[in-house]
Amino acid sequence: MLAPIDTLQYLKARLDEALDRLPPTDVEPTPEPAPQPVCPTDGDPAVRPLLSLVLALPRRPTHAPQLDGAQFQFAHAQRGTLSAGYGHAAEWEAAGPQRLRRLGDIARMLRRRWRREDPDETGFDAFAMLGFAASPDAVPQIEDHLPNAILWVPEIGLRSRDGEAALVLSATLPVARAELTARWHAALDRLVPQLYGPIDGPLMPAPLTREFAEPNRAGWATMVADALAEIRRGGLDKVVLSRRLDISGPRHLDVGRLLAALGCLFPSCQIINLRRHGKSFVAATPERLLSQTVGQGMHQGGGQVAVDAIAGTAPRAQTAEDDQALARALLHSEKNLREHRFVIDAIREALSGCCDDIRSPASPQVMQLSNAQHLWSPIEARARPGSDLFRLAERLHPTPATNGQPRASAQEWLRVGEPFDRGWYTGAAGLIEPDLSGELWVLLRCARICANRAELYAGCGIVAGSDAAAEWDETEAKLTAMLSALQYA
Ligand SMILES: C=C(O[C@H]1C=CC=C(C(=O)O)[C@@H]1O)C(=O)O
Repeated sequence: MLAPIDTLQYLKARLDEALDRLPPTDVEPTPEPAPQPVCPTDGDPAVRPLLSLVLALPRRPTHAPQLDGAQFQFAHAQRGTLSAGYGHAAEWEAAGPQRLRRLGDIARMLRRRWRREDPDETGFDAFAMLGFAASPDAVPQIEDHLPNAILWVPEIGLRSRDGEAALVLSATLPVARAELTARWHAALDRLVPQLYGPIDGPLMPAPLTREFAEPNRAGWATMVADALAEIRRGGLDKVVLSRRLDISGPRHLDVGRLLAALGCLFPSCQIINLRRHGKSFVAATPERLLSQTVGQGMHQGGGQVAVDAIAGTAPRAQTAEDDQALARALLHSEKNLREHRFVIDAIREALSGCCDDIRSPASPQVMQLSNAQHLWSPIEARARPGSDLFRLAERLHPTPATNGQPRASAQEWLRVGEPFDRGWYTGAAGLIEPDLSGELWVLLRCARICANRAELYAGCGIVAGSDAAAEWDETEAKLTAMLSALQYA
């Protein structure tokens, strides 16, 4: 087995060898012809050609290290998948109602200009991160670390699945060979020695102080009563109200330790970290907005689509018998099934414009997490050609699991009635493959973290029959997901 320093030397030699075999990188390559007409873009999105080089890692890394600078991470313990990105090869930001259309246009152009080389035949491909805030109109605060929406190709990516792992080095072209070699050697120097270190174990749990809550309990009761009144008037069928909780701890909150703790506590969730400008947005989410897998030879979308409908929640109990009783009650709760049905119907409706063969189970199953159990219906469909991840996401987001029904009325209700801007809470993030398929996760059970402070968010669906006190308790249970892990950070 290679020691980390040998691994670094091995990868650098492998990189040099691969670069020697590449055609010149300092001339503008001719883009591949478009298989179909490219969608019109508004203005010049400045999509320069990209080169990505995949290098097999001789050993699977123990974790995605936390380095200085911008980075993202998606880890799923039960699936055994880990993807991370460090630095920027290219990135594009967008905001406003057309944000996903604009980033999709860019990705479609990029697809024809993205040269990927996999000399080790790893089977891994290059990737980009797509993420966006809850609302297309949210204007990020000056000090905020995330823009409204972003498509981000990292300079160095890490991908690991099925016991195999690879690095993906990316750069825009043209670039002089000597400069490219120097840049990628420096990227390997930064990352590789950290890949095989021990994972920081948890520290003693530290007490967290609740600094600020919005709304407070009385404000919550008023918000729920107002929502129920609007539901009675017929303006809404469902609306998802949320809370913000600010906490501080006695020590700097270490994001590496936090991610490790979340991975242990929530092995069936996607553990996400989006870090820019020294701040992290961390989530441990059970909810996939969508995944799209495209078979070989399929152009411009198509393929299989999977969406999670998750809504309707019960607590966990101390004993297995009580837990099962709660799960059974959840499966037969008229109010929770109704809350869940709105989500299924809206997803089916959204998919019907771009998919065929839409299949949802006759009744939901229960998804158990360590802090709550949810009604869950996995929905599947076949995407029509031309329906790529951007177009699907645009139709699906936000579902009534995080917004409400009807969509526009719920959005307007929340814009006026919610006392804070959600930022990226209930937005989505995930990985995009160069063929524009990929997977996006709804940003739930999350926190913005800076130094020893964190802002947490949690919400729950309000329908006719909801009870303000029970819904408050449900948000407390949802906040527990992050609070319990933060103690160990
Ligand atoms: C809005 C949240 O949860 C959603 C997802 C699952 C179950 C939910 C519920 O039962 O209310 C919510 O719709 C949140 O965790 O902040």
